[in-house]
Amino acid sequence: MTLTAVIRQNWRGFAMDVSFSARPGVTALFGRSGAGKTTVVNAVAGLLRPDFARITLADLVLSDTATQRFLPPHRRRIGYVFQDARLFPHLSVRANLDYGRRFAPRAERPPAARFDEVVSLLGIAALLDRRPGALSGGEKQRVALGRAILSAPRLLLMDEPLAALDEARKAAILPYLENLRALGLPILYVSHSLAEITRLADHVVMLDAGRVAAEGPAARVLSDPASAAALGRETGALLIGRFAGIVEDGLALLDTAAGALHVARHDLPPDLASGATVRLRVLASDVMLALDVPQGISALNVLAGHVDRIDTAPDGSVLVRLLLATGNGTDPTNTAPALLSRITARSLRQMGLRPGQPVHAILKSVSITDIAARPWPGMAS
Ligand SMILES: Nc1ncnc2c1ncn2[C@@H]1O[C@H](COP(=O)(O)OP(=O)(O)OP(=O)(O)O)[C@@H](O)[C@H]1O
Repeated sequence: MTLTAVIRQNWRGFAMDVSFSARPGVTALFGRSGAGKTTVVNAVAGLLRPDFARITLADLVLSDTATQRFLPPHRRRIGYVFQDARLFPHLSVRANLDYGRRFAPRAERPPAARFDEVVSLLGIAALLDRRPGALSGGEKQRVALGRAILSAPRLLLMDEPLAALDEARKAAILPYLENLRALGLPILYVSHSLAEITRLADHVVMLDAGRVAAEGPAARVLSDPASAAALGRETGALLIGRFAGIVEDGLALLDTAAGALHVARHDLPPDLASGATVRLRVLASDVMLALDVPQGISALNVLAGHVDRIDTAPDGSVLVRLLLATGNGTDPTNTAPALLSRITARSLRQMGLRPGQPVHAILKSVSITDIAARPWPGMAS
């Protein structure tokens, strides 16, 4: 099941023209405030009839301005989870969940056993008889997730589902969101938190001023110089690898397709199993370049590669994209591992960098702190 969307909308001072698709798994819709995320969500949900739209979910036409077809929101088979849980305050948790189930078409209504399964998946069995007013923010969001799943949706639409939660509650609910991947549905996940995207996204659609700045597998999009317009100082790359264990002096060893990396142990979950998939965001401003293998430096990670392309970032600095020589490690995405390095125009001149040139990337262990671990091995992207 795949969502495809072509949406054009003109408002005074804002023109949207986007085209993207979302396959089963988590597709993150990412962009700065005002980039157009809510406009896309509303068009997919059927809350907005854009100037032009062709939106389909597998064989189901949701909106098609060319043929004047427009499925009303309640017939779109979309499960929603918003920033605020929007539960019915006068109904118990059980009745809220049942409401989702009754919403499903009769032929596809989940059996009672499915109810128990979802309740256990989300850890909400103890809450069933309570009213939403007696739940914490994180508990409400889990119930809202359950209600969405039990409506037998063909698509899950999550609009900043964690934005209203504090860090501790976010951390508690993220594993449940990861588990949703097992449903095999497309999940459109709207967020402007790069940490959430790093952790959850299989695919990323990066929006910038109403346009798709970049789209594709998370590792590729988050390492694309075109993302600099949306990411600014957070521009960097996503590397994927596996946790290989703790070495004698206490550093954690990660096995990535670009070679072994050492990072500080405290930046990883304490109970991480060997072989767990790990994703690292490496900021472009944390990557130094050298033409030769550097000697006598404190940085522990030196990765060999070559210059792929050189761009000027919106702030005038230079972004060098490197493709790294692949080592023994495996990257489940099969995306060539890449890094971005932000340097000055003077360094570019002095080093005489040009595409194809072999270089070494230098990463300090202590600067790699944006690490997300999935506790199971081998998950795609
Ligand atoms: N009904 C409307 N009429 C006119 N302009 C609108 C309307 N809805 C949204 N816009 C404009 O469209 C642009 C995109 O808005 P949208 O809410 O889609 O952005 P967003 O990426 O979701 O932002 P945020 O992260 O702040 O929620 C903004 O410039 C907004 O002012």
